[in-house]
Amino acid sequence: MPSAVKINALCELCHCRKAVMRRPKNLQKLCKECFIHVFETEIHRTIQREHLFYRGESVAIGASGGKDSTVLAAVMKTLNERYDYGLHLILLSIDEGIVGYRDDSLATVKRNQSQYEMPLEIVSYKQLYDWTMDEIVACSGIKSSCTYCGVLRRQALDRGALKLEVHHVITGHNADDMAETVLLNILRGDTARIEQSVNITTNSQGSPVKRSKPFKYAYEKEIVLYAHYRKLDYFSTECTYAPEAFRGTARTLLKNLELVRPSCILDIIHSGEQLKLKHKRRNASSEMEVRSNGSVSLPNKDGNRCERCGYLSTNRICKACILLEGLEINRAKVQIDGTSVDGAAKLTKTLEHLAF
Ligand SMILES: Nc1ncnc2c1ncn2[C@@H]1O[C@H](COP(=O)(O)OP(=O)(O)OP(=O)(O)O)[C@@H](O)[C@H]1O
Repeated sequence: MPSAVKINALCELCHCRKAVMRRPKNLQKLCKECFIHVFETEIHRTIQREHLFYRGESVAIGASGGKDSTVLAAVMKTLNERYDYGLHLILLSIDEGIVGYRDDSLATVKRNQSQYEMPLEIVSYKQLYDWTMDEIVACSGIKSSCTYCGVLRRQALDRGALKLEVHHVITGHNADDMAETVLLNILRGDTARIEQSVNITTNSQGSPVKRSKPFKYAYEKEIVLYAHYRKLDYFSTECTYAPEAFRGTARTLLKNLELVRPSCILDIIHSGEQLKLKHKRRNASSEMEVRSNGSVSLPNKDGNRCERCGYLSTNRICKACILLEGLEINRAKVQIDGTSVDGAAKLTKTLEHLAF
């Protein structure tokens, strides 16, 4: 919650109202009204500078019911009206099938639907893949749950958007998420991913749906403060399946750095933006797929649809289908000999190191 400021200090922007907080980004003393206004204005400037939208565009907001995407929906509605962007905004939620977590957060999204007067589309893993995350974890263990969920959610957001005939999805990824990913990639030596991890707009290979992050420069603490001051209705419980362990370590490191030097979040993003690596020539081995039975499949030259599910993919079998294939094998083995096998977990590890 807001860090304490002297009770008699005046807001450094309006110079008339009492300051109630120190702004986490630059420690400016601000009143509530100026903070809300400056936060919204910075998002508007990012949107303008990066030419994120065009007039008349339909944009799906990836809505999880959590603080980031709830604030995103609130800010987008405000800016769309204030600056007359002319956007058609829709809430798009993915139901991963996590009982006691996603069902509760989807109830929040449904309330947001009427609070923000936006249409809502919900797409579930069960519908798309015939698996829920609870079933995946029961079959392959909790360790790889974030990898499965990340791959399946990316595709689910694309598929949900196409169902709505929308080609642009925005998500609530914020500056902390971006800096954390840069740190994580540096710590893992995964330099090839640094450049992409700081792009404000990205496209999955072969996908006609682009994804943007209007909160690229917004601090997580400020998002929480904004939600607090505007009394937004959001769901604040952590996912039942713990976040990937090493990402958690990078997060703690970032939070400790932020305590000493608040600007380090933006500085890390800036460093990521400046790190332009020489592009390696892609060779066949970097584009191959490893199937669950160990065989490899080379890139699809003749079309861009997955042979298995028919969804757009630059590889013959899309990454989601490769993961699901591993799960099916695991499920069969569990059913036959009743023992849990770590085949799916091994496959996940292999996939993590492949470029798709
Ligand atoms: N189930 C979902 N349905 C739709 N969009 C989602 C879903 N999960 C995540 N997203 C999108 O991806 C962004 C980042 O998700 P992440 O899981 O990192 O959650 P987070 O940082 O806790 O965000 P939030 O506070 O919005 O839940 C979210 O802000 C949201 O836009």
